[in-house]
Amino acid sequence: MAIKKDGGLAEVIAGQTEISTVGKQGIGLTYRGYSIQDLAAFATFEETAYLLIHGKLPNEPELRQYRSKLAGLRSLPPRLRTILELLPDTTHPMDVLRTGISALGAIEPEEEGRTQADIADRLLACCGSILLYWHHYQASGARIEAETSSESIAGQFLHLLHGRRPSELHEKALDVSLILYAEHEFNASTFAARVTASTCSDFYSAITTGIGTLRGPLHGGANEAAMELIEGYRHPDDAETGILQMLAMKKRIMGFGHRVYSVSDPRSDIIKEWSRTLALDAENKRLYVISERIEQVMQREKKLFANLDFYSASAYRSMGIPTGLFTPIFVLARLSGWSAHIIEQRANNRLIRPNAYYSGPEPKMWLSPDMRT
Ligand SMILES: CC(=O)SCCNC(=O)CCNC(=O)[C@H](O)C(C)(C)COP(=O)(O)OP(=O)(O)OC[C@H]1O[C@@H](n2cnc3c(N)ncnc32)[C@H](O)[C@@H]1OP(=O)(O)O
Ligand SMILES: O=C([O-])CC(=O)C(=O)O
Repeated sequence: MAIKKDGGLAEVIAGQTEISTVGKQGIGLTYRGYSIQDLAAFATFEETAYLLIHGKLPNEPELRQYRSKLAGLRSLPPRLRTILELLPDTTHPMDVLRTGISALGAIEPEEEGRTQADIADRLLACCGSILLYWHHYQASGARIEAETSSESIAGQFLHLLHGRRPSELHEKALDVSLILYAEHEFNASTFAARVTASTCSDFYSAITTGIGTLRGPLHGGANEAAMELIEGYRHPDDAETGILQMLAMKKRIMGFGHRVYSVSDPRSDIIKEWSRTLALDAENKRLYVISERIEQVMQREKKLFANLDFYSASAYRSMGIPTGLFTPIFVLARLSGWSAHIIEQRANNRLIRPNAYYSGPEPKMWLSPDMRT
């Protein structure tokens, strides 16, 4: 049996999940039955993470308790701070997270008495601390404290980054972005995390697998690549010319297209609206206008639509977030989805090990070195 050259497991059903549905009819996204539109409009990221990890929306006391549990898990152990300080200042923030979370797995291993949800919550609560501790240390030598008065994970992230409480608008925008990035069925990083979990490896190993897989520009790294592209243009007309040239050279435009969605990414309209709102308030309004022009050109020339990564870029920049932290924010959000999938995989585990179609040589006769050409 031959497989299509472009394989990539496209359209292959590789397992079963109750966590989310991506584009069941070519459109749409739900987390445990709730539409992404409702979640983005009415939920907080903490409610969404609880929904994904615990399987149901929290009631009022559960939510209050959950938020306070997360707020109590932000600080970093001294050994982890030392490890972060030793990383070169040239380290990519995704490598900081991969290393930091791996180190946390050695310092606070998965062991008796800690549930899987406890580890997921700890990671959600301290992921921003790991990243921003390193960020400030490498920038100025400052050893920041992870405690702030901001209650939400989104607020805490912006507070640690900028050293002050964020505006309500920015906190809400980042919160919505975390909801949009939280979960997406069998995307590459989640599938990779499930493969690791299926070998009965530990929770942290499955998460670091996810981080490594998310980093590439065909997946999570696209939000950073999209920003670099957009920022390279001074005017929408330059952007149009530049994109047409790239397409003529058969280059990929990061932030467009999707493996599963064929018409549109339902998350893109939501983040686009936030990006537009944030731009009204931002110093640099040019990025949103240029993004819109690129979107129009891609639709007209290639019938390709913006995915979640594209307008996330301009939205993040309007909140003063440096490009290198874009994909790590995706990690922060996706920790909730990865955790839900690791828990689901473990609950009904069988080693994930597909077959390959062999396309190598027929059996050959062994030759000693002096007989080889
Ligand atoms: C949150 C997320 O992770 S969303 C995904 C983020 N990634 C990106 O934005 C990277 C840019 N996009 C892409 O590379 C692709 O659309 C992917 C990787 C997301 C999906 O890829 P696949 O389903 O494997 O599609 P595939 O790579 O086969 O592309 C099909 C055709 O569309 C073209 N195409 C797909 N995406 C793009 C793009 N962004 N720019 C230009 N052309 C594209 C391909 O060149 C190919 O054309 P061809 O048939 O003439 O060779
Ligand atoms: O589903 C995918 O292939 C990629 C994606 O959009 C995500 O992980 O959010």
